Order: sequence, then structure tokens, then C-alpha cells
Amino acid sequence: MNRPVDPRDFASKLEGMADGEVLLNLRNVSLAFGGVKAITDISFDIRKGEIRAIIGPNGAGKTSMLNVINGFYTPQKGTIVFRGRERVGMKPHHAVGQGIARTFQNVALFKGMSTLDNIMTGRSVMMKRGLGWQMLWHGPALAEEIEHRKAVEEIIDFLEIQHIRRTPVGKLPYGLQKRVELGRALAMEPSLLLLDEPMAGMNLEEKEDMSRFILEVNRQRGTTIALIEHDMGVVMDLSDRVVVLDYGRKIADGTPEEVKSNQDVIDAYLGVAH
Ligand SMILES: Nc1ncnc2c1ncn2[C@@H]1O[C@H](COP(=O)(O)OP(=O)(O)OP(=O)(O)O)[C@@H](O)[C@H]1O
Repeated sequence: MNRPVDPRDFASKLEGMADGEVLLNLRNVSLAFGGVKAITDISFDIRKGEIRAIIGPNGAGKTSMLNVINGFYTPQKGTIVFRGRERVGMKPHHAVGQGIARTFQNVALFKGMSTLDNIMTGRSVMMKRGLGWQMLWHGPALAEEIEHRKAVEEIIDFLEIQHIRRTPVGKLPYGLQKRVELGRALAMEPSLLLLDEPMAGMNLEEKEDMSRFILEVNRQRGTTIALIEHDMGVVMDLSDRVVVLDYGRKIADGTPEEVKSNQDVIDAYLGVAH
């Protein structure tokens, strides 16, 4: 049985960790699918409080890397240390319990459900009282439900989506669906938020809105963020540090300025032959 997750656990696990300390450390990680080497001997870290971008051309291994971080894939080689503890055989449903939440390249919401209910599903993973309790509508379950509703309403306010709270998400424009998906991830109160192409398919205005929300999540809520993004303008504006992958290998790691002027990165994006 999955252990219920108390959001306060996350805060206590992060207590004593200062901004800038290593939150997640990947060492010599390799992942292959049969003969396809998706990730080869990659090491990098994510520090508490930063926005860390993972970039690279198509097929570079970015999504695979995100899937390794949240336990969806277990690498054949390498070590992963999260909050000072080496992780062994973590599964995706443990990720939430550890304080890792993610969004997906293609929005993964319940299309027939409202914005409110979709965000509430993010919260449900933290509920201590099971369905039986809720059906009986006992006092403690009711109190917990009210507490979660309050947290969800705060997220709805924060993301400025009050006007669509009752709308089925399948009826929303794509940009707003992405925002709701961000809301659902925030409902899990993650210490590490993974965003897979948060701006994909968005127009300029939607991108500007999403950039603002990502920055506010990071600055106001103190959430550490790792994101994959193809829009270089966005990456350079938002990120504190950028790791660049190409053909499953790390080719650069540094500030946006350092990475932008790195010759290997320029070659990779121009498609220079290896
Ligand atoms: N489940 C899988 N089974 C087999 N091969 C896979 C699988 N997932 C990824 N790959 C392969 O691993 C390599 C890296 O893929 P990945 O999706 O991680 O790259 P990416 O950088 O995220 O690409 P994109 O920018 O196109 O999304 C590719 O060669 C891909 O075909």
C-alpha cells in the first residue's frame, strides 16, 4: 500500500537546506533502450532554488533524463542522490512522495473534468484519509478536504485562472491547458518541479504568461525547477544554469551566457557532423 503523503513532510525534509545547496546530484548516468543509447555517462546537479534548463537538439536525451529524475526510467549505470540520499529503484509514484512533480510535453489532464477538479487530483495524492473516510464524511476527512480545497483555490488565484475554474479543460485553449497542468503539479507542493516543454505549441502572449508564472513559482514559492525547452529566448531569459545534451551526451554546462558562446553547442544546433 502506498504510504499517504503529508505535504508538511516535504518542508521538513528540506529544512536545513539553503538555496544553492545541491538538491539533486546525477553521477555518470547511462540509460539505453536495447541498442539505443539515450543517455551516456552524464553527470550534473540541480541546486536548491534555481531554474535549471536541459536543452539539446531533437533526440538528445532530454525527456529520457527527466524520466530518470522522476523514477520513470531506472538507468543501467550511475548514481542519483536526491536531498542527500542515494536513490535506489525509485518508481514514479514515489516521486511525488519525495517532492518531485512534473508536467508533460503533451498536456496530460482529464479533459472532461473541470480546471478545479484537475488541480484537485494533484492534491489527492496527499490526502491522508482514503475514499472510505470521505464517503462517510467524518469530521477529520471533511477538515482535510477543506484544507486541500483552500490550497487549490490559492493556486487558482496564483495562476489567474478563476474565470475557468468550472470549465472542462478539454474546452480550453492549449495555453490555458498548460497552465492548468502547471497548477496540478503545484498542488503536489513539490520541492523539485520538472517541466517538459512548458511553452510548446504556445503563441507569444501565452509564452510570456507562462514565463512569468514559472518565474513567480520559483521566486515566490521557492520551488526549484528543471525544465526542457526548445525556445532559446525563453531558456536564456529564465534559467540560472543550462545543461546541454547532444546524442545522449553532455556537451556543455553553465550559465546561459557561457552556454550560448560554447562552440560545441553552436555546432550541435547547426547540425555540424560528429
Ligand atoms: N521508450 C523508448 N524506447 C526506445 N527508444 C527510446 C525511448 N525513449 C527514447 N528513446 C530514444 O532515446 C533517444 C533520446 O530520446 P529523448 O526522447 O529522450 O530525446 P529528447 O531530447 O527529449 O528529444 P525531443 O526534443 O525530440 O523530445 C532517442 O534516440 C529516442 O528515439
